Amino acid sequence: MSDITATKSELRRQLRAARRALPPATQHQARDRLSHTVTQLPDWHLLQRIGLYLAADGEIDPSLLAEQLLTEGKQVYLPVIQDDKTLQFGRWQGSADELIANRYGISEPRPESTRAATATLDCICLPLVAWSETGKRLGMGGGYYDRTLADLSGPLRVGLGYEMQREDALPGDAWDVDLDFVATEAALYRCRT
Ligand SMILES: Nc1nc2c(c(=O)[nH]1)N(C=O)[C@@H](CNc1ccc(C(=O)N[C@@H](CCC(=O)O)C(=O)O)cc1)CN2
Ligand SMILES: Nc1ncnc2c1ncn2[C@@H]1O[C@H](COP(=O)(O)OP(=O)(O)OP(=O)(O)O)[C@@H](O)[C@H]1O
Repeated sequence: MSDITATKSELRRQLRAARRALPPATQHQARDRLSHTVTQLPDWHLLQRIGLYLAADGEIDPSLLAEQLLTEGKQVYLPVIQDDKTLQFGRWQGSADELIANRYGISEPRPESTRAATATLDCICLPLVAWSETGKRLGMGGGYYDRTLADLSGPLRVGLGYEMQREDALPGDAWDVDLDFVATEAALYRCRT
């Protein structure tokens, strides 16, 4: 195992435990505030096709945001894991019937759901374990988002996370994709590289 891989694993272990330990009231308040900070993205009202995720493992919860987008008539897509460890994005219209649990126990759109070519999404909101103001992201370790977004310049990449997940510096590998913005419960950050 490389030093970077070992450092990433240790950081993942600590921060995953820390976010799972947040009191439910804190998590709910963050969920409510997140829908304000994300909508401060430039030209937010012009974004029509948006990739979100369903919160797992203590992740900051974009469900209120999803509700808002669906009410406004926008298209919401969720990640569907593939055998080659990439993601497809499946349309979600807000009902549990459209979903089925994947091998990690995370609900995702059923196989028959409409898929969007990833490059045609206007914005992808990425779950994360840790983030930095320079736009570095540490994920759950599957490399799904990194593989899917490598060589793809279209969709705006917006990490969603708690303030407590911010790190001054993150161990980086060459394949890690950088974030354009990070939205937390407190603010929207434009990442400079
Ligand atoms: N909410 C959410 N959905 C998502 C992601 C995510 O990070 N968050 N993903 C982002 O990529 C993909 C799923 N990636 C995941 C990668 C690792 C684990 C995980 O818990 N791994 C276990 C090992 C379990 C096993 O291998 O069976 C672990 O680390 O303990 C979960 C999801 C697609 N959907
Ligand atoms: N573009 C890529 N091509 C091939 N392999 C990749 C690519 N990106 C990542 N990987 C592989 O995926 C594995 C996990 O990468 P990493 O630890 O950076 O995941 P992560 O960003 O935390 O996960 P995720 O994106 O799923 O949230 C690494 O072993 C790496 O070799």
